[in-house]
Formats: sequence, C-alpha cells, structure tokens
Amino acid sequence: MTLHTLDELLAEGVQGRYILVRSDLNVPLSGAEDGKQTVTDDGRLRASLPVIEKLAAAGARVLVLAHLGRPKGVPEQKYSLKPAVERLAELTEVSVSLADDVSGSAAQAAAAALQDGQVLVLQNVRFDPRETSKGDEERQELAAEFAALGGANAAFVDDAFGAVHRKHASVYDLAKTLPSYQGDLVRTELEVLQKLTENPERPYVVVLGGSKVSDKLAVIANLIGKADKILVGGGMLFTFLAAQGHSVGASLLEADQIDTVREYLAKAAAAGTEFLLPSDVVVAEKFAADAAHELVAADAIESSSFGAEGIGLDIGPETAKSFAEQILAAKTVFWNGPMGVFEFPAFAAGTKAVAQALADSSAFSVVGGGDSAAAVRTLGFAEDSFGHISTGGGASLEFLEGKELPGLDALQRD
Ligand SMILES: Nc1ncnc2c1ncn2[C@@H]1O[C@H](COP(=O)(O)OP(=O)(O)O)[C@@H](O)[C@H]1O
Ligand SMILES: O=C(OP(=O)(O)O)[C@H](O)COP(=O)(O)O
Repeated sequence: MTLHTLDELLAEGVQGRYILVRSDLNVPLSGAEDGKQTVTDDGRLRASLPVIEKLAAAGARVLVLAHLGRPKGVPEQKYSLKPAVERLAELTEVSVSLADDVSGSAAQAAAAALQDGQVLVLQNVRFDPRETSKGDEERQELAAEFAALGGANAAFVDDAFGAVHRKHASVYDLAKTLPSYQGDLVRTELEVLQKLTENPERPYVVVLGGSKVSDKLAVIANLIGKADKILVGGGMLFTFLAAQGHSVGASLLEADQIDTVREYLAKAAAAGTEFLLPSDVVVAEKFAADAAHELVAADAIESSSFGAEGIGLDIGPETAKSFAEQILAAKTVFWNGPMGVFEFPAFAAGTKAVAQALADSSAFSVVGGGDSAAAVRTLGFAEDSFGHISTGGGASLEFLEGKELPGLDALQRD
C-alpha cells in the first residue's frame, strides 16, 4: 500500500481533468446576521490556497469540498460557505465560485460549466446528512455522487488536515472511491507533528482548552504517560473541577465524562504525567461580551454573586501566571483550545497570557486548531512567534495520540 502525493498527480497531468479537493474552509465568522457574516480569520483559507492554485495553474477543473460548522444535515444559511468562498476569491487570482447545493442539480450544472483552470466550491457538505452518517452505504452513496461530478477521469486530493480524523463521505469514502492523493498541507502538517511524537524534548507540556470537550477528553487518555504536564483551561476545565467534586454553576460541563476524568486523574500520577488545573476562574452572569463578571477561586465557582447561574468564561490571572511559568520551563509545547471565550475581549486575558508565554519561550511550540490559530492571530501575535501553527486541533490531537486517522488511512492504495 502506498500514499500518492499531489506532485505525482501533477506529473500524471491534470489538464482538462476534474480534480476533487477536500479542503478545510471551516473559518470563524463574525456574528452578523445570517448570510451577511464575514470571515474573522482567514488562516485556513490561505493555507488551502496553494494546492487549489497549483491544480488550477496546471489546467485542472477544481471541485472543492468543504464543511463549515456543524449543521445537522440540512441547509442553514448561517452555515453557508458563502462568506468563506467570497474571502477565498479575494485572496486569489483564480476564478472561484460557489455551487448552490452539495451534489444536486445546481452542483451538477455548475460543475458541467466549469472551465479548465477554474474552481468551483460545493456548498457545505454537512448540509447533506449522508456526509457524517454512521451508515457506510449512505456515505458511499454521497461519495459516488461527488465522484460523478468529476466524470471518468477524475481524481481526489485530500488537503483538509483539520478534518482527517473524521470518517465522513468527503474525507474517507471519496478517497476510497477515486484515485486519491495527499495534498501538500496534509503532508507538511504531518511532518511537523512527527517531531512531537518522536522523542519530544522534555519537559513536554500540553495545553488544552476550547469547547469541543467530549471530542478532546477522549484524546487525553493517550497523552497520559507521553506528556510531562497537561494544563487544562477553556471549556474543558469544568469537567475536571466537577471530577474533583466542585460545583461549576452553569459552565460548560460534560456530566457523563466526569467518571472518565476521575480515572485520568488517578492514572496520571502513576504514569508520570501531572495535570495542572486552574486555581481561579472568571465567572460571568451570562454568555455575552458585555456580561458582568467576577473573579473567584476555582473550587468556589458558585460563590460569585451569580450563584449557580454563573458561567466560567476564562481562567483567572493566578492560573494564567502559573500556566505561563510551566510553558516557559518547557522544551516542547503543544497547545489546542483557547483558555477562555477570547472572542469577547473581557474573557481573552487567559488565552493572551498563554500565547504570550509561548511567544516568549524558546521551546518548540505547536499551536493547533481553527479557533486557537485564529485566537493567536486576532490577539496580535506574529505567526513566527510559534514553531508551527497547525490548521487542525482535533486532528493534531488524534495524531499525537497515535490513532489511525480515517482520512489518512483511506489515502493508502495499491
Ligand atoms: N469557558 C468556556 N466556555 C465556553 N466556551 C469556551 C470556553 N473557553 C473557550 N471556549 C470556546 O472554545 C472555542 C474553541 O474551541 P475548539 O473548537 O475546541 O478549539 P480549536 O478550534 O482551537 O480546536 C472558542 O470559540 C472559545 O470561545
Ligand atoms: O475546526 C475543526 O477542527 P478543530 O476545531 O479541532 O480545529 C475542523 O474543521 C473539523 O471540524 P469538526 O470538529 O466539526 O469535524
């Protein structure tokens, strides 16, 4: 079994052929009215362009498949790829348009009208419930519809590093349906992440936060024993506090994961990994930019004047200082997930402190994840302040965990 690269595809020749490219265009949007949002961080679009442009320059008819957010299998204006595609078109000289549907008559007509060197992005693949279906046949059926858009001589390039951990139709099944190739973004991301799995210089510190708590809690099991320290902030921290028996008010909580987290805490010490949990938390009256907020001890979240209604939206300054010290003492750092709701300036301080510590440190650092990457850029940090800014958070974590990633697995062929 071999993995074929984009260069091999280009060497075969793509002039006049339909090349389907899975990209990760899942960018953060401004909260403006549905249909009128704008992209607040275009890092993933810029990271996706080189492969799209190489194919277009070589005369391919490029069909891009991508998701945005987590719609529930039906079209929803707020998850339209329109703002992302408009920004993509601004960033390139290549002609880029958006189909009105995923694989239906609009996509078919737009694909048929595509000229050599032009790019058509299909509408959010998650508007079709078959994209994320657990049923193999349903996903395969959608993948066959995607492949049919490209006709007899089509090929597939997976360049969506941020989604390689998803067993979805446009990631996994399509790669098994068409002759498939690995895109340059996926290749370079893997090369950098390999440095973290092959003998990372110690201390090796992993910083975890963000809001995709259930996805990421699963990954922690395999980091125990690999990382020296795991610093827990963001939406993740409340399940840890609850596992220690503390009340967390109305903060983000995965109640069904509390026992699992207890097991992690028990296992960690024996495996030589230390969990560092916050000692203070910023608690808000509601989830809003202008919400009243107070600083409280992490083990007394409900002691704020908001009582059990209070929502933890950032780590406090004492925690930020201690996390920064750990980062500055580390030789290798991997960070996924903002420490708080950094999109609201009142709750961005923890994320900023962690980013600053990474920027100041001489450790080899990787910042991974759509929102984490967006956070460091929107908070004003230069990209070269970090060893590597990865476009994938969950994907990086699952790779570090040593898991087989469906999107990569499916690219292996005879
Ligand atoms: N305490 C918190 N409560 C709710 N959401 C949080 C909290 N801390 C961080 N977040 C949110 O987490 C989101 C990013 O999470 P996630 O998608 O897991 O990260 P990434 O995209 O970097 O992998 C951000 O939009 C941020 O507002
Ligand atoms: O944003 C993404 O992942 P990330 O938040 O882990 O970086 C990817 O686009 C994957 O999205 P998903 O986690 O909804 O499958």
